Amino acid sequence: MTIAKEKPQLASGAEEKKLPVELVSNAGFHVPDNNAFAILFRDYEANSERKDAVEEFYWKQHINQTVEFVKKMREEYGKLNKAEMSVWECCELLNEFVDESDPDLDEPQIEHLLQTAEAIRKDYPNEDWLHLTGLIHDLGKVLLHPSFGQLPQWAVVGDTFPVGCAFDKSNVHHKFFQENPDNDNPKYNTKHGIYSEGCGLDNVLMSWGHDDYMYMVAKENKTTLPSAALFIIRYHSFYPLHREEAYKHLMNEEDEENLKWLRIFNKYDLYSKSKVRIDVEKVKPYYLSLIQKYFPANLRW
Ligand SMILES: O[C@H]1[C@H](O)[C@@H](O)[C@H](O)[C@@H](O)[C@@H]1O
Ligand SMILES: [Fe+2]
Ligand SMILES: [Fe+2]
Repeated sequence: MTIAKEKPQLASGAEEKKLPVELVSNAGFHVPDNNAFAILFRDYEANSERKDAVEEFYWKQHINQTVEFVKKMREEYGKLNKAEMSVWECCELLNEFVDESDPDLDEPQIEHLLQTAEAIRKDYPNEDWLHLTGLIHDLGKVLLHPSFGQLPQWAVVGDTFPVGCAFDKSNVHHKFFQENPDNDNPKYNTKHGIYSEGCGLDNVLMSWGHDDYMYMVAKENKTTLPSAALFIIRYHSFYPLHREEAYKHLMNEEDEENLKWLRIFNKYDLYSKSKVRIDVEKVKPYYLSLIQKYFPANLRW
């Protein structure tokens, strides 16, 4: 990895390809009843060993993610002047991080990337773009790394939600939003807030974290991945939308199409989490070939 010293030029938007949505059978995928801690997946109330840390995480996230904060982060990280490295180098960096927001997994993040990608590959052998999406969807968690400003966990992981409009009840630990300054701001605390009906998610400011950052990185480095892949990367933590059906009034038609793929993806992202480790060296050549197909050798981060 080389840390960039000069401010690089911003590349213009990558070309986003459309994909037909045909829902290939995925009957083979076994959705486990319980996670590795013997409780239901995404059970934020269950008394598991991760409960208190996860709750504290959401308290910090909900009080600090404001319109002002998100704008500041987008501007700073949109410069992509933190590092230059390949996609695989970034996967390896994630070896050292555990996600504090996750009630279902306490393994290093590289395990989760490979578990997700391999589970998708099994059921969708021909959709290589989706395998690669699985591998890279959480790479934005590199924001936790010292070279990237070592952002606190609340600014990197956890479910995401729009800022600039009322916080929906379906957000995990919704109660903590009471202490968010935007919650008392009449410009921001109505159903539509600063947005209009059907404005499209592209026009919505999402809480800042690994989703939006990785979307920027992929797009600005001109990936040839299809638009569904970019949508998955950008909104995979937006559980209030893709699981709870909240905030749908902000979507446009294109979002509706892409959401179908996100829902497929989510099953693998969530339920592949386990203590069974993937043999990195064995699968590495396959993923390197996909990275070469869809990305330049070196990316600006
Ligand atoms: O705790 C999880 C985290 O592990 C994921 O990477 C993120 O996408 C989720 O939405 C979040 O809640
Ligand atoms: Fe994620
Ligand atoms: Fe994930």
